[in-house]
Amino acid sequence: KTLAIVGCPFSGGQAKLGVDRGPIHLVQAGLPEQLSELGWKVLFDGHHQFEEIDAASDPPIGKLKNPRLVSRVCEAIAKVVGEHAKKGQLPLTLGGDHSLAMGTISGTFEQYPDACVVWVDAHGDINTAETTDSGNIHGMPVSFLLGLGSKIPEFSWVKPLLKPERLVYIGLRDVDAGEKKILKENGIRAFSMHEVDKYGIGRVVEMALDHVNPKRDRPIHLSFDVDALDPSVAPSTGTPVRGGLTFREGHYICEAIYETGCLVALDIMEVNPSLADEAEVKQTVAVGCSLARSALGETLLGSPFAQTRAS
Ligand SMILES: N/C(=N\O)NCCC[NH3+]
Ligand SMILES: [Mn+2]
Ligand SMILES: [Mn+2]
Ligand SMILES: [Mn+2]
Repeated sequence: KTLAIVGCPFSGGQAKLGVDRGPIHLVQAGLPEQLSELGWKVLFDGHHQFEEIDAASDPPIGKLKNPRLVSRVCEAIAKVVGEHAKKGQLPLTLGGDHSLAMGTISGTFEQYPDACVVWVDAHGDINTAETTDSGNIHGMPVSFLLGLGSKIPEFSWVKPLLKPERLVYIGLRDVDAGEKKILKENGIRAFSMHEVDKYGIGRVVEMALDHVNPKRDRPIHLSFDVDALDPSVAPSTGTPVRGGLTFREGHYICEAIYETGCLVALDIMEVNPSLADEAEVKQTVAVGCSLARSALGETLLGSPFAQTRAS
Protein backbone atom coordinates (compact mmCIF):
# COMPACT_ATOMS: atom_id res chain seq x y z
CA LYS A 1 0.00 0.00 0.00
CA THR A 2 2.45 2.63 -1.15
CA LEU A 3 1.12 6.09 -1.80
CA ALA A 4 3.18 8.32 -4.08
CA ILE A 5 2.52 11.99 -3.40
CA VAL A 6 3.26 14.01 -6.53
CA GLY A 7 3.45 17.74 -5.83
CA CYS A 8 2.56 19.74 -8.92
CA PRO A 9 3.19 23.45 -8.35
CA PHE A 10 1.62 24.49 -11.63
CA SER A 11 -0.65 27.39 -12.60
CA GLY A 12 -0.23 27.60 -16.37
CA GLY A 13 -3.73 26.33 -17.13
CA GLN A 14 -5.32 29.47 -15.74
CA ALA A 15 -4.58 33.10 -15.02
CA LYS A 16 -4.67 33.51 -11.26
CA LEU A 17 -1.39 33.56 -9.37
CA GLY A 18 -0.96 31.32 -6.37
CA VAL A 19 -2.44 27.97 -7.33
CA ASP A 20 1.13 26.74 -7.91
CA ARG A 21 1.62 27.04 -4.16
CA GLY A 22 -1.26 24.71 -3.39
CA PRO A 23 1.00 21.66 -3.10
CA ILE A 24 3.44 23.23 -0.63
CA HIS A 25 0.58 24.36 1.57
CA LEU A 26 -1.02 20.91 1.56
CA VAL A 27 2.30 19.28 2.39
CA GLN A 28 3.16 21.85 5.06
CA ALA A 29 -0.24 21.24 6.64
CA GLY A 30 1.05 17.73 7.31
CA LEU A 31 -0.76 15.69 4.65
CA PRO A 32 2.05 13.13 4.18
CA GLU A 33 2.19 12.45 7.92
CA GLN A 34 -1.60 12.28 8.12
CA LEU A 35 -1.64 9.65 5.38
CA SER A 36 1.07 7.52 6.93
CA GLU A 37 -1.03 7.67 10.11
CA LEU A 38 -3.70 5.88 8.05
CA GLY A 39 -1.30 3.06 7.33
CA TRP A 40 0.01 4.12 3.92
CA LYS A 41 3.67 3.76 3.09
CA VAL A 42 4.10 7.34 1.89
CA LEU A 43 6.61 8.16 -0.82
CA PHE A 44 6.82 11.92 -1.20
CA ASP A 45 7.82 12.36 -4.80
CA GLY A 46 8.65 16.03 -4.25
CA HIS A 47 7.32 19.18 -5.80
CA HIS A 48 8.03 18.78 -9.47
CA GLN A 49 9.80 21.80 -10.88
CA PHE A 50 8.74 22.74 -14.36
CA GLU A 51 10.99 24.70 -16.62
CA GLU A 52 9.38 27.97 -17.63
CA ILE A 53 8.90 28.85 -21.26
CA ASP A 54 9.14 32.58 -21.86
CA ALA A 55 5.94 34.05 -23.24
CA ALA A 56 7.60 34.96 -26.52
CA SER A 57 8.28 31.29 -27.18
CA ASP A 58 4.81 30.17 -26.16
CA PRO A 59 2.33 32.37 -28.02
CA PRO A 60 -1.34 31.37 -27.89
CA ILE A 61 -2.49 28.70 -30.30
CA GLY A 62 -5.87 29.98 -31.36
CA LYS A 63 -7.29 31.03 -27.99
CA LEU A 64 -5.22 28.54 -25.96
CA LYS A 65 -2.93 30.21 -23.45
CA ASN A 66 0.50 28.86 -22.49
CA PRO A 67 -0.21 25.85 -24.72
CA ARG A 68 3.35 24.52 -25.00
CA LEU A 69 3.99 24.91 -21.27
CA VAL A 70 0.74 23.17 -20.31
CA SER A 71 1.34 20.40 -22.80
CA ARG A 72 4.89 19.77 -21.69
CA VAL A 73 4.04 19.82 -17.98
CA CYS A 74 1.11 17.47 -18.44
CA GLU A 75 3.20 15.10 -20.53
CA ALA A 76 5.82 15.04 -17.77
CA ILE A 77 3.15 14.37 -15.13
CA ALA A 78 1.64 11.60 -17.25
CA LYS A 79 5.03 9.85 -17.15
CA VAL A 80 5.45 10.38 -13.39
CA VAL A 81 1.95 9.13 -12.57
CA GLY A 82 2.24 6.24 -15.04
CA GLU A 83 5.51 5.11 -13.50
CA HIS A 84 4.11 5.12 -9.96
CA ALA A 85 1.02 3.24 -11.14
CA LYS A 86 3.20 0.71 -12.94
CA LYS A 87 4.94 -0.02 -9.63
CA GLY A 88 1.56 -0.71 -8.03
CA GLN A 89 1.65 2.53 -6.09
CA LEU A 90 -1.31 4.91 -5.74
CA PRO A 91 -0.40 8.36 -7.11
CA LEU A 92 -1.85 11.28 -5.16
CA THR A 93 -1.37 14.39 -7.30
CA LEU A 94 -1.54 17.72 -5.49
CA GLY A 95 -2.32 20.75 -7.71
CA GLY A 96 -1.93 23.12 -9.09
CA ASP A 97 -4.67 23.86 -11.60
CA HIS A 98 -6.91 21.20 -13.13
CA SER A 99 -5.22 21.18 -16.55
CA LEU A 100 -2.82 18.76 -14.85
CA ALA A 101 -5.50 16.07 -14.98
CA MET A 102 -4.72 15.75 -18.70
CA GLY A 103 -1.44 14.31 -17.46
CA THR A 104 -2.55 12.39 -14.40
CA ILE A 105 -5.41 10.61 -16.17
CA SER A 106 -3.23 9.83 -19.18
CA GLY A 107 -0.80 8.23 -16.74
CA THR A 108 -3.53 6.20 -15.10
CA PHE A 109 -4.81 4.89 -18.42
CA GLU A 110 -1.31 3.74 -19.40
CA GLN A 111 -1.40 1.32 -16.51
CA TYR A 112 -5.16 0.75 -16.17
CA PRO A 113 -6.70 0.86 -19.68
CA ASP A 114 -10.05 -0.24 -18.26
CA ALA A 115 -10.17 2.55 -15.69
CA CYS A 116 -13.10 4.91 -15.12
CA VAL A 117 -12.96 8.55 -14.08
CA VAL A 118 -15.04 10.28 -11.42
CA TRP A 119 -14.69 14.03 -12.01
CA VAL A 120 -15.85 16.08 -9.01
CA ASP A 121 -16.08 19.73 -9.99
CA ALA A 122 -18.36 22.74 -10.31
CA HIS A 123 -17.19 22.85 -13.92
CA GLY A 124 -17.11 20.44 -16.84
CA ASP A 125 -13.54 21.28 -17.90
CA ILE A 126 -14.53 19.86 -21.28
CA ASN A 127 -14.17 22.84 -23.58
CA THR A 128 -12.42 22.22 -26.87
CA ALA A 129 -10.16 24.67 -28.70
CA GLU A 130 -13.30 25.65 -30.63
CA THR A 131 -15.62 26.16 -27.66
CA THR A 132 -13.34 27.72 -25.07
CA ASP A 133 -13.98 31.38 -24.33
CA SER A 134 -11.07 32.07 -22.01
CA GLY A 135 -8.40 29.90 -23.59
CA ASN A 136 -7.51 28.76 -20.07
CA ILE A 137 -6.61 25.13 -20.52
CA HIS A 138 -7.79 24.14 -17.01
CA GLY A 139 -11.28 24.41 -18.54
CA MET A 140 -10.38 21.87 -21.23
CA PRO A 141 -8.54 18.77 -19.98
CA VAL A 142 -11.49 16.39 -20.37
CA SER A 143 -11.94 17.24 -24.06
CA PHE A 144 -8.31 16.31 -24.74
CA LEU A 145 -8.63 13.04 -22.82
CA LEU A 146 -11.72 12.13 -24.88
CA GLY A 147 -10.06 13.16 -28.13
CA LEU A 148 -12.70 15.80 -28.88
CA GLY A 149 -12.18 18.95 -30.94
CA SER A 150 -9.56 19.81 -33.51
CA LYS A 151 -6.19 18.12 -33.22
CA ILE A 152 -3.44 20.40 -31.97
CA PRO A 153 0.06 19.18 -32.87
CA GLU A 154 1.53 20.46 -29.59
CA PHE A 155 -0.84 18.08 -27.76
CA SER A 156 -0.33 15.08 -30.01
CA TRP A 157 1.06 13.06 -27.06
CA VAL A 158 -2.43 12.97 -25.48
CA LYS A 159 -4.08 9.73 -26.52
CA PRO A 160 -7.91 9.56 -26.53
CA LEU A 161 -7.91 6.75 -23.95
CA LEU A 162 -10.96 8.02 -22.01
CA LYS A 163 -14.31 6.86 -23.40
CA PRO A 164 -17.50 8.84 -22.65
CA GLU A 165 -19.10 5.86 -20.89
CA ARG A 166 -16.14 5.67 -18.50
CA LEU A 167 -16.56 9.26 -17.30
CA VAL A 168 -19.02 10.60 -14.74
CA TYR A 169 -19.34 14.05 -13.16
CA ILE A 170 -20.55 15.03 -9.69
CA GLY A 171 -21.12 18.63 -8.54
CA LEU A 172 -21.60 20.49 -11.84
CA ARG A 173 -23.24 23.92 -11.63
CA ASP A 174 -21.22 26.20 -13.92
CA VAL A 175 -21.11 24.56 -17.35
CA ASP A 176 -20.63 26.66 -20.51
CA ALA A 177 -23.16 26.39 -23.33
CA GLY A 178 -20.55 24.74 -25.54
CA GLU A 179 -19.81 22.21 -22.81
CA LYS A 180 -23.49 21.39 -22.34
CA LYS A 181 -23.66 20.58 -26.05
CA ILE A 182 -20.56 18.37 -25.80
CA LEU A 183 -21.94 16.51 -22.78
CA LYS A 184 -25.21 15.87 -24.60
CA GLU A 185 -23.64 14.89 -27.93
CA ASN A 186 -21.33 12.42 -26.23
CA GLY A 187 -23.91 11.01 -23.84
CA ILE A 188 -21.77 11.82 -20.84
CA ARG A 189 -23.43 11.16 -17.48
CA ALA A 190 -23.37 14.18 -15.16
CA PHE A 191 -24.82 14.53 -11.69
CA SER A 192 -25.17 18.27 -11.20
CA MET A 193 -26.03 19.95 -7.91
CA HIS A 194 -29.68 19.57 -8.99
CA GLU A 195 -29.36 15.77 -8.83
CA VAL A 196 -27.44 16.02 -5.54
CA ASP A 197 -30.36 17.98 -4.10
CA LYS A 198 -32.95 15.70 -5.66
CA TYR A 199 -31.50 12.28 -4.78
CA GLY A 200 -29.04 13.00 -2.01
CA ILE A 201 -25.32 12.34 -2.26
CA GLY A 202 -25.65 8.68 -1.30
CA ARG A 203 -27.82 7.79 -4.26
CA VAL A 204 -25.87 10.07 -6.58
CA VAL A 205 -22.58 8.31 -5.85
CA GLU A 206 -24.28 4.93 -6.21
CA MET A 207 -25.81 5.91 -9.57
CA ALA A 208 -22.55 7.45 -10.73
CA LEU A 209 -20.60 4.29 -9.92
CA ASP A 210 -23.37 2.08 -11.36
CA HIS A 211 -22.86 3.99 -14.60
CA VAL A 212 -19.09 3.79 -14.93
CA ASN A 213 -18.29 0.82 -12.72
CA PRO A 214 -21.40 -1.41 -12.49
CA LYS A 215 -19.57 -4.42 -11.07
CA ARG A 216 -17.20 -2.26 -8.97
CA ASP A 217 -14.35 -4.13 -10.64
CA ARG A 218 -12.83 -1.28 -12.62
CA PRO A 219 -9.96 0.90 -11.41
CA ILE A 220 -11.19 4.35 -10.41
CA HIS A 221 -9.34 7.63 -10.99
CA LEU A 222 -10.90 10.30 -8.76
CA SER A 223 -10.15 13.84 -9.94
CA PHE A 224 -11.37 16.27 -7.27
CA ASP A 225 -11.46 20.03 -7.98
CA VAL A 226 -11.99 21.67 -4.61
CA ASP A 227 -14.28 24.23 -6.23
CA ALA A 228 -16.85 21.43 -6.36
CA LEU A 229 -17.35 22.30 -2.70
CA ASP A 230 -19.40 25.32 -1.75
CA PRO A 231 -17.23 28.45 -1.46
CA SER A 232 -18.21 28.63 2.21
CA VAL A 233 -16.38 25.30 2.60
CA ALA A 234 -13.42 25.85 0.24
CA PRO A 235 -13.13 29.61 -0.28
CA SER A 236 -9.54 29.91 -1.48
CA THR A 237 -9.86 28.62 -5.03
CA GLY A 238 -9.70 30.26 -8.44
CA THR A 239 -13.25 29.87 -9.75
CA PRO A 240 -15.62 29.65 -6.80
CA VAL A 241 -19.30 29.03 -7.65
CA ARG A 242 -22.07 29.31 -5.05
CA GLY A 243 -24.42 26.44 -4.36
CA GLY A 244 -21.79 23.74 -4.07
CA LEU A 245 -21.27 20.51 -2.15
CA THR A 246 -21.33 20.66 1.61
CA PHE A 247 -18.29 19.60 3.58
CA ARG A 248 -19.94 16.24 4.27
CA GLU A 249 -21.14 15.66 0.69
CA GLY A 250 -17.59 16.19 -0.56
CA HIS A 251 -16.20 13.80 2.02
CA TYR A 252 -18.94 11.25 1.44
CA ILE A 253 -17.92 10.99 -2.22
CA CYS A 254 -14.34 10.28 -1.16
CA GLU A 255 -15.33 7.78 1.56
CA ALA A 256 -17.69 5.92 -0.78
CA ILE A 257 -15.07 5.68 -3.51
CA TYR A 258 -12.51 4.41 -1.05
CA GLU A 259 -14.99 1.77 0.11
CA THR A 260 -15.13 0.32 -3.41
CA GLY A 261 -11.49 -0.71 -3.02
CA CYS A 262 -11.04 0.32 -6.66
CA LEU A 263 -9.27 3.64 -6.24
CA VAL A 264 -5.98 3.69 -8.17
CA ALA A 265 -5.30 7.42 -8.49
CA LEU A 266 -6.39 10.64 -6.83
CA ASP A 267 -6.06 14.32 -7.75
CA ILE A 268 -6.71 17.17 -5.31
CA MET A 269 -6.76 20.28 -7.49
CA GLU A 270 -7.25 24.05 -7.53
CA VAL A 271 -6.29 24.88 -3.95
CA ASN A 272 -5.01 28.44 -4.33
CA PRO A 273 -3.58 29.72 -1.03
CA SER A 274 -3.46 33.33 -2.17
CA LEU A 275 -7.10 34.17 -2.82
CA ALA A 276 -8.52 34.60 0.66
CA ASP A 277 -7.60 35.70 4.14
CA GLU A 278 -5.38 33.57 6.34
CA ALA A 279 -8.24 31.75 8.06
CA GLU A 280 -9.95 30.92 4.76
CA VAL A 281 -6.69 29.72 3.21
CA LYS A 282 -6.11 27.51 6.24
CA GLN A 283 -9.68 26.20 5.94
CA THR A 284 -9.29 25.42 2.24
CA VAL A 285 -5.97 23.67 2.72
CA ALA A 286 -7.40 21.68 5.64
CA VAL A 287 -10.33 20.59 3.46
CA GLY A 288 -7.93 19.47 0.72
CA CYS A 289 -6.10 17.38 3.29
CA SER A 290 -9.27 15.85 4.76
CA LEU A 291 -10.69 15.01 1.33
CA ALA A 292 -7.47 13.16 0.54
CA ARG A 293 -7.61 11.30 3.86
CA SER A 294 -11.24 10.30 3.25
CA ALA A 295 -10.45 9.01 -0.24
CA LEU A 296 -7.52 7.05 1.20
CA GLY A 297 -9.18 5.21 4.03
CA GLU A 298 -9.97 7.58 6.86
CA THR A 299 -13.46 6.84 8.21
CA LEU A 300 -15.48 8.57 10.88
CA LEU A 301 -15.63 5.51 13.09
CA GLY A 302 -12.16 4.32 12.30
CA SER A 303 -12.25 0.99 10.48
CA PRO A 304 -9.18 -1.15 9.85
CA PHE A 305 -7.15 -0.18 6.82
CA ALA A 306 -8.87 -2.08 4.00
CA GLN A 307 -6.85 -3.17 1.02
CA THR A 308 -7.13 -1.06 -2.10
CA ARG A 309 -6.41 -2.36 -5.59
CA ALA A 310 -3.07 -0.58 -5.74
CA SER A 311 -1.60 -2.57 -2.87
N1 LIG B 1 -12.05 25.76 -12.09
C1 LIG B 1 -12.35 25.67 -13.40
N2 LIG B 1 -12.61 24.52 -13.86
O1 LIG B 1 -12.74 23.42 -13.10
N3 LIG B 1 -12.37 26.80 -14.19
C2 LIG B 1 -12.46 26.69 -15.61
C3 LIG B 1 -13.85 26.46 -16.09
C4 LIG B 1 -14.60 27.72 -16.34
N4 LIG B 1 -15.64 27.47 -17.33
MN1 LIG C 1 -11.67 21.68 -12.63
MN1 LIG D 1 -13.69 23.82 -11.19
MN1 LIG E 1 2.34 30.75 0.91
